[in-house]
Amino acid sequence: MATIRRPFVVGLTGGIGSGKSAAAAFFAHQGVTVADADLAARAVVEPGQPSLTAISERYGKVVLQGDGTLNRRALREIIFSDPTEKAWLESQLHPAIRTQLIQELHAASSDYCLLVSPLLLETDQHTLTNRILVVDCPEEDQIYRAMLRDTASREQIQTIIASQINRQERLARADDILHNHGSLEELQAQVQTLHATYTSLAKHTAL
Ligand SMILES: CC(C)(COP(=O)(O)OP(=O)(O)OC[C@H]1O[C@@H](n2cnc3c(N)ncnc32)[C@H](O)[C@@H]1O)[C@@H](O)C(=O)NCCC(=O)NCCS
Ligand SMILES: Nc1ncnc2c1ncn2[C@@H]1O[C@H](COP(=O)(O)OP(=O)(O)OP(=O)(O)O)[C@@H](O)[C@H]1O
Repeated sequence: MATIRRPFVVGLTGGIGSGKSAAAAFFAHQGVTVADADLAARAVVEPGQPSLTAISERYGKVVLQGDGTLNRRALREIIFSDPTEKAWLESQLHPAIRTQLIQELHAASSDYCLLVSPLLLETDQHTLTNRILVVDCPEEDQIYRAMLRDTASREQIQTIIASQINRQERLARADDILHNHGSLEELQAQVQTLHATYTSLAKHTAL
């Protein structure tokens, strides 16, 4: 009988703009399989997916672009200004995101794999992991980086930060921490050290 391989999973989380994607890219460079919740969240709202139909039925054409794809900026404005709508969207998307992540983790080929998610601790996604890695930086860095990347206002980024688990609580749940207050080179060096640790842990952990 075929056995289902259970991978050793490191959950990587952090607030908006903290450096999850940057850190994940360094792990990927070491050959680590990465399952990314933000990418899964995009896949489940591709044209033709039931979630996109549900979203457009609820909000109308304003959330669609001319080519039928999701207008992400418009949906962001709606959900981060109304907690009821945010809860509705999450109830639509999170089960499908979880299913997609599980599929990706089971297809992993590396010694261990990474589950990257901004909402790892806020949702049940952390139950898919063996260890929690938090990427951390001061809130001012998060705001600056996210404003530059998303061309969003300071107020909108602050609202998103306030909707996520707070920094102290997140850090208290970490097994390991990446300190991302310095340069990308400093982040990469920390990733290399942890990569050696996780490779060894994965080999010596019975799952
Ligand atoms: C609202 C949407 C369309 C905005 O899209 P946009 O391209 O502007 O942002 P993107 O998806 O790249 O997310 C950027 C960051 O916003 C934050 N964020 C996104 N969704 C949420 C949420 N539900 N709660 C708190 N923070 C969130 C995260 O830090 C995330 O990394 C999109 O974020 C979305 O569909 N969110 C709901 C799905 C979800 O919860 N995704 C998070 C991964 S589980
Ligand atoms: N140490 C750093 N020095 C300079 N720029 C950085 C550093 N870390 C991250 N950045 C940049 O800041 C921006 C946000 O980083 P990144 O996208 O990795 O954050 P994230 O945690 O994945 O954010 P989100 O939750 O919004 O997806 C990116 O443009 C990234 O290149």
